[in-house]
Amino acid sequence: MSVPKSVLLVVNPAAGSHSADVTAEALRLVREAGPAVDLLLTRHPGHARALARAATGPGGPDVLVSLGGDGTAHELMTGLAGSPGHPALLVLPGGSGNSLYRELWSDRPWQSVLETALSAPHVRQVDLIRVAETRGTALLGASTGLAAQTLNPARGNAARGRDRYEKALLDALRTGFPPYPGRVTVDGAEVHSGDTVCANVGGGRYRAGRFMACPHSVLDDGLLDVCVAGTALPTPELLRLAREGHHVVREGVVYARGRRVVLERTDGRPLLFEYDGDLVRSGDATRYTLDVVPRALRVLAAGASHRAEISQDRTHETPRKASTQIT
Ligand SMILES: Nc1ncnc2c1ncn2[C@@H]1O[C@H](COP(=O)(O)OP(=O)(O)OP(=O)(O)O)[C@@H](O)[C@H]1O
Repeated sequence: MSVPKSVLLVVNPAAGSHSADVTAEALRLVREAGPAVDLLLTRHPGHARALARAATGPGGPDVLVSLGGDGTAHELMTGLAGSPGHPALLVLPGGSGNSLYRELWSDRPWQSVLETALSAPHVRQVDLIRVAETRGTALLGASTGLAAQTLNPARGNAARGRDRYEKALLDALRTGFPPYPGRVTVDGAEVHSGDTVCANVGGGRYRAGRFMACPHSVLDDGLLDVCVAGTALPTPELLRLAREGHHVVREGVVYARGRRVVLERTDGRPLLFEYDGDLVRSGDATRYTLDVVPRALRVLAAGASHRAEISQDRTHETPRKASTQIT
């Protein structure tokens, strides 16, 4: 991609780490980098999607900058995806978990990311996840069980940033989180059946900013990774190990990869399910079908010279039973 001439900066003022100072700094840095820049603040949930959709039309910007959290990036993605040659999406960390930012840029300071992305832009065409039952699309990932259950409590607690999700997870452990009877199928083969603490599908490696739920996931390999935790591994231990992605080698944790993942609850009760941080409220659904949509979104990401730094963030653990469960 050539150096962008125009940028639309979309800021979510309701996102977890929003500040007027950061917005002003981002605006200044874009101007200093050279492109013409417009700034728009989202006014309500869903607004970012409409802004992104409008940006795909004639006269739209070369780059759409998301200054919000994963929810803002998700909304922008839904407005861009499906429009060939759409403006490239640059994700900056203005939210709480900021998992997508970490996935793409590790923990590099956002100011240097902005400068790099605008002066030497590198476009990566990343996969998306299509959820058949909701007809929705995810970028970061999807999950059932523990992580899905703690989303709403996380929004309500007083903690900020990544602590918000961690506090909700620890609260859930304290009050007793009930596993559910589940089944997970990958490309038609059952990889897990029985008591389930959570099933995570990526997408990205990180969830809640801090946990490497699917540590081997690659954003643009045309495949979905799935990691399922049963009850053999105590849940506090699961959370501790998941910070570095070390849970995947432990007894009771299954890791697999494929183009279609089906997540089910087998006792007839509704399956708690979220994607990109939004809980699905579809009544009594017990099953969700996730298909990869290969290379469907253009994002600005680290080029070759910065990739090494980011890949150091990747775990070196080999998942348990990798030979049979990773295709
Ligand atoms: N003006 C607004 N008022 C209220 N909510 C808004 C507004 N603009 C956007 N939103 C909503 O804010 C929600 C939270 O945004 P976002 O997910 O980006 O931040 P976060 O939850 O703090 O971060 P993360 O998802 O990284 O943990 C989104 O679901 C979005 O729809």
